[in-house]
Amino acid sequence: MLDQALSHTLNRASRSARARRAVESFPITRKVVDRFVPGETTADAVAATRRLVAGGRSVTIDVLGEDVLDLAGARAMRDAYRDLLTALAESGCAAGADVSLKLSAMGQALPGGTTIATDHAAEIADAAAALGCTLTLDMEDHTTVDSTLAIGAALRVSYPSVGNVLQTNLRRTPADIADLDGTGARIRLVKGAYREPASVALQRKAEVDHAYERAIDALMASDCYPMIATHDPAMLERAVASAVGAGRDADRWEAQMLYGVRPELEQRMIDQDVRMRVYVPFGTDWYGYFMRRLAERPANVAFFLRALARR
Ligand SMILES: Cc1cc2nc3c(=O)[nH]c(=O)nc-3n(C[C@H](O)[C@H](O)[C@H](O)COP(=O)(O)OP(=O)(O)OC[C@H]3O[C@@H](n4cnc5c(N)ncnc54)[C@H](O)[C@@H]3O)c2cc1C
Repeated sequence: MLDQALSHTLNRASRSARARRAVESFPITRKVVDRFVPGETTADAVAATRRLVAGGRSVTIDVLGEDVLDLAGARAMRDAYRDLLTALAESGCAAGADVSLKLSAMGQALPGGTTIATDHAAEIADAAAALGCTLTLDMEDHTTVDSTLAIGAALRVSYPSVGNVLQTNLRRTPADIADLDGTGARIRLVKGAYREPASVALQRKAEVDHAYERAIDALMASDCYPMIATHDPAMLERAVASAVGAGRDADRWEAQMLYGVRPELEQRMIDQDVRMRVYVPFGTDWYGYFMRRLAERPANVAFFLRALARR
């Protein structure tokens, strides 16, 4: 109950400019952020990629930043992704890498935003495909789902490896999986990081978990490429069993985890021959991402406060 209230407060704070200024101004914050964000520069992201690849993981890299307010901001984000892809290629790390992007950072919410975001994402998909990389469109709050799925489908006409994300807290997700079956799309399955109203989303954790299990089975039985993105060992066990049940070889699905959350569980999955991809966020605009990670697990707040108290 207390955890739920704290999580709600942190989710609200993730959208508050005042809370942002306060959190960013704690000198210690940076040290705690380092657990979840390996750095602010492209070079930091490439260095983290090298370390992860050497440890048997692949990566999906996210340039932090969401909700750009003007066209110049959206173009700057597109350019940051192109620079990232160039840096990955120059360091010999491009093959097999994925980039994750939020369409809100590409201009989706601006007037005429669907076209602007689609064009920017297409330019990135084009640069990625030329280097042997793939692109996944992160999913944001429920008001953006129709547009994000439609943009994913439009991009797949020219770039079939563009992936979408589905959130099992949303009531619509079983129908979305049924719609995507037959497209062969790469689909990342998550529980959902955004606080959503009961009209569109399951509210109880047990319901979201149950929906996640059913969605794993549905994706494994489909012709999509399932990317099971969770730190929940029970869900990962279900995925392993479901893949076997569906006759899927180990190279026809993967597990994904966020950088720094459960490296020991990543290793356990690798030891079981599961393909493991780590989501690596980097950049100066880490506030919203960091606060959502705290909200997911209020124990992380204790970790943050302990670090503050040790100063
Ligand atoms: C690769 C990846 C990409 C994602 N992309 C999206 C996206 O596009 N859109 C979206 O809405 N959500 C996204 N998410 C976030 C997701 O929706 C969940 O909010 C998040 O993964 C927590 O849920 P869980 O499945 O890990 O399970 P939970 O039931 O929340 O957690 C299971 C266990 O994992 C550990 N754990 C979970 N979170 C944390 C944490 N922050 N810190 C420390 N330990 C933790 C705890 O031990 C917890 O008991 C993504 C997650 C991953 C792994």
